[in-house]
Amino acid sequence: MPVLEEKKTADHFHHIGVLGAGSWGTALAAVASYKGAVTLWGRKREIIDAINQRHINPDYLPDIIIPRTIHATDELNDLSSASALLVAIPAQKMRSVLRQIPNDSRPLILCAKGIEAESGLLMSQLAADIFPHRPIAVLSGPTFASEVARHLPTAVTLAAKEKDIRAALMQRLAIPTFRPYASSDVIGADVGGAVKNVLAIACGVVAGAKLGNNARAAVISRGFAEMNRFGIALGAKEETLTGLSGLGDLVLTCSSELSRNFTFGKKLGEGYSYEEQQKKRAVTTEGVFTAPVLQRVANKLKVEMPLVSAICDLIEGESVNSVLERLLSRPLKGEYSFSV
Ligand SMILES: NC(=O)c1ccc[n+]([C@@H]2O[C@H](COP(=O)([O-])OP(=O)(O)OC[C@H]3O[C@@H](n4cnc5c(N)ncnc54)[C@H](O)[C@@H]3O)[C@@H](O)[C@H]2O)c1
Ligand SMILES: O=P(O)(O)OC[C@H](O)CO
Repeated sequence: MPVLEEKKTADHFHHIGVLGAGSWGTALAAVASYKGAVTLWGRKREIIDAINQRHINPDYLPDIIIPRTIHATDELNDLSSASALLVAIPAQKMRSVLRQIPNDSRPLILCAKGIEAESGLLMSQLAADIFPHRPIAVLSGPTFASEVARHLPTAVTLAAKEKDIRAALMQRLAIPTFRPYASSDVIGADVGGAVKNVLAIACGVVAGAKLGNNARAAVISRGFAEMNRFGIALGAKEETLTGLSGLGDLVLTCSSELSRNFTFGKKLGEGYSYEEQQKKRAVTTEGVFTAPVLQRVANKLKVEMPLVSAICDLIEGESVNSVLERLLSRPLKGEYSFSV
């Protein structure tokens, strides 16, 4: 007898688990609590208590009132009755957290933006490495957590290979101010989020070193060409890279001081070294960790990413003037595949 696959519906995902009680995990929990139950897991007891008792997250979103229906916990076992898991853990910590959750068939919706430094894997590749048979989705797009948590409107890409899971998750997570668009291109959605963080550092450098508005637009445009080349080499679709998770998020992060990556770059451009900033910064700045591994993977794929390399050089301590001179004195070339 053929086994009938159960068709997933939004109701099936009534109870959502969220891993990571930082700014993005908390904002996503607020979104997911609109239509159903949410359990939010974090590792810091004082934050868990503050969310459950005072309905605030004092360290990460201090000005936001968190919906009372959200239950926070520091016990991973408390996520056992959730039917899908949103994962909002920094990329470099993703593997250690995924290794602690059971290997079952509940979909993972990956919400981190980065590449694992050691393996060179995108988040969806890393998750598939640990759970080869599990449905993996990527949620990515222009989403400052502080705006999402205040229910200011935005739209995101929700990418998953399995059509019924994708459709059900979209219905479950869509609220009047948070509009997911479906895609099957998991790699494309992953690439956009990871690469835009590095390019946002570049735009921050432009602002900090006062290189002008023209320079910023040129970095966004040429940076997008790099994102495109890298994505295509990994099998991403061009339409995903020009969508919310690619160009959409690139434009957002390259033009706002709300971005931690942009702000880090701005300080670099003002002359504060990586080391000086590390002493003071407690916030997650994914592009700093993604830049060198992105450069490594791109070199392996023979994909040219001069702006990404420039950011690596700046992080290693080279001056803005010297990096800029090298970038601008490269041989003249055609735009995209056009040959001079
Ligand atoms: N904040 C945003 O606006 C936003 C929006 C979209 C995507 N993202 C992405 O979401 C991911 C998480 O970023 P964030 O903004 O929430 O960072 P954050 O700095 O606000 O919070 C990070 C959270 O991860 C937890 N954490 C760190 N190491 C951990 C470990 N080993 N085990 C368990 N928990 C650990 C911290 O305790 C904290 O709760 C990043 O990849 C980021 O690019 C962030
Ligand atoms: O603060 P950033 O630079 O990590 O950006 C946050 C989000 O990724 C914006 O979409």
